[in-house]
Amino acid sequence: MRRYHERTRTQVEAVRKRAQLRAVRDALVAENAATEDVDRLLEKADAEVDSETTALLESWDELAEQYRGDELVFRVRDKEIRTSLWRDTLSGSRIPRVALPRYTEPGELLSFLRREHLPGYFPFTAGVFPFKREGEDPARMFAGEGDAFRTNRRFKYLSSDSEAKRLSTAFDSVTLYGWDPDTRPDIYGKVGTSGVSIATLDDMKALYDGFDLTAPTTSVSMTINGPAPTILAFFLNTAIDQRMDAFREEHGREPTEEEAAELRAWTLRQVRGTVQADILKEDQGQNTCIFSTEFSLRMMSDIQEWFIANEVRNFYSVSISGYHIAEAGANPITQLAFTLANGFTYVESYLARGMHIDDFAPNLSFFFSNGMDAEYSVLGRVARRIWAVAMRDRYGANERSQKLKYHVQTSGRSLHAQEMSFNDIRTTLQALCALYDNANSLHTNAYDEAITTPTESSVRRALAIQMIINKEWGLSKNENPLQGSFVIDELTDLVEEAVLTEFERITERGGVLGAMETGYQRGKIQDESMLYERLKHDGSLPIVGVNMFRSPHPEDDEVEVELARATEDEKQSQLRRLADFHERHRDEAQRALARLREAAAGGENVFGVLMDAARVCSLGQITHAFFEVGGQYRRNV
Ligand SMILES: CC(C)C(=O)SCCNC(=O)CCNC(=O)[C@H](O)C(C)(C)COP(=O)(O)OP(=O)(O)OC[C@H]1O[C@@H](n2cnc3c(N)ncnc32)[C@H](O)[C@@H]1OP(=O)(O)O
Repeated sequence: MRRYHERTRTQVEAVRKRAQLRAVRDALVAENAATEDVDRLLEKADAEVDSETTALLESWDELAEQYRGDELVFRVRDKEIRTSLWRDTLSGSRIPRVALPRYTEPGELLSFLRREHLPGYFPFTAGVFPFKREGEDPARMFAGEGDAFRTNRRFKYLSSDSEAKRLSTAFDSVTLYGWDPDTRPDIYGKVGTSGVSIATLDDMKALYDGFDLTAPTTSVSMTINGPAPTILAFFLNTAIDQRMDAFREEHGREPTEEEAAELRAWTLRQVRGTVQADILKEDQGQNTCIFSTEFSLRMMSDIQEWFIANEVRNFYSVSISGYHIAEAGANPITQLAFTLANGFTYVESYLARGMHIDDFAPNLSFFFSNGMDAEYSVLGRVARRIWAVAMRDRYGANERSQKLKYHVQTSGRSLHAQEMSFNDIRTTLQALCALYDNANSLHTNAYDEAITTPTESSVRRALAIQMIINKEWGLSKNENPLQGSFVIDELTDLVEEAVLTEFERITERGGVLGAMETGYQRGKIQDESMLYERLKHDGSLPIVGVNMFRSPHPEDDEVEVELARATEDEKQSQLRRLADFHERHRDEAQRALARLREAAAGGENVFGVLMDAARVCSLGQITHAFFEVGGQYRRNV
């Protein structure tokens, strides 16, 4: 990264000197004066400008001309997209969707092109696509509560007004730890609470019932980490079974073996979504680690290898997440540095497994928290620039691999139980940051999340925040509003340098895994959390309605909040459905579990075998089989 910037500095100097010499030469010619000395210097200056710089500057004039026209045609994958370049206001002004820099001096221009460029151009600082997607907003609201049937209804409610079905699934803690629902007192109360209970393929089918999982407009995210491989296997089997059912309905018969194989392969090529599966951040910032870290990393590689073999190219095998690191207390710089370092660790781990960078990098995605601090305004910009330069210059990766795509959730930690209605204001500002920065996906928190799982009405308000910014807010007609701002430039460089310095600290500790063994990441997150809490409590970090501008009538603040919990009926029904599933698959399950243990112990790709086991075994059965061969997680203390 630093070499890249150093190269920018020397090239900017070179083109600037060349331009100055050219001006001197023109002036001498105008005066009929001798130009030999200047010609000699100009020749030297020319030689200092490299071919990449020349190409960049030469292509700019043509590109800028295209952006001054009415429409632009560009390609994403094999799709040609024609888009209008202007948006009109009620007052009749024409707002450019992408505003161009006004630099006339070539050094300034080159500096902009190498550090920023327009959205959609290396190093993708301002976005990985030239324009925002039309017909599909980034909104992806996280939901899950009770059983699969209730959550299915919530998904339908949330996506009813949008053709694009962008679902994001919250699982209950029993599922997050890979267990089955049970009457055990430490499990029973948690079934279907703060997330949906999913124990079997049957549950998964009920969860996404009515959503066509192979439609290009459906995209499903699943927030699960320790048991991610099993949940992913449930999901992919659900998508495959949907196609098989559709075939039966259409043809009135079973598909032949060949037809079934073709349907399965087609489904895997289409299915769109993300599984979180980020075990490194779980160890560092959250807690749902269930297997040994080595076994989890191996399973992640197995999934990615299986994705490549089956051409699963529209589904992200991991969502490399800073959100939980931030929620645990990290400041935005630490969030970004740890997350990117984790990302590079997955890259190294997949390369070590023999996968090619361009075969797996497009399956990686990222997830950040946007809070109130100034640095959040540039988090995506810095992440995209570091990733693009490292991918191109260190790993020799292609353009698609250079593009870092990320989801944002507004910060839960920044919401407060006092004066809850103020929380929407915080969320609005954080969402504005994300949308100004061309985040690829966005969840906006509901104002009551400091107390409970959002209700239908609070989640509707949260979604309205995004819609108001996208549809009503005037400056959203422009898609690169952060570019060209002095303070944003300053912050981008400052945060990037701080992230690089943090990389050095991690490297000194033996890299991400070495640092984890010493508890470095957890320690740093805790220290930063303490600082925040201390400043909040002593009032030096102002929080409106909490430590200043407190309500003169706190009793008015005591609103009745409906606490969302799974009902007794839902819990009992989950237990019955699970017992029925176990009963129906009793013999097959034992054979599948034996085969799974054999694959895991024998070093085979476990995910292929897991795809079969997930049809007849429950989550808890699979988790326990893996405990026997993969080792259970134990925290270093
Ligand atoms: C405990 C709590 C806190 C949690 O942890 S909640 C966690 C919730 N997590 C999530 O919801 C994760 C969400 N993640 C995602 O949505 C993805 O990983 C993501 C990459 C960030 C965004 O994905 P999506 O919005 O579904 O779309 P993409 O996959 O980017 O786009 C699909 C294709 O559409 C096309 N596309 C997308 N955007 C554009 C634009 N702007 N222009 C043209 N074409 C586009 C393009 O062809 C894309 O594929 P590629 O060519 O491979 O880039």
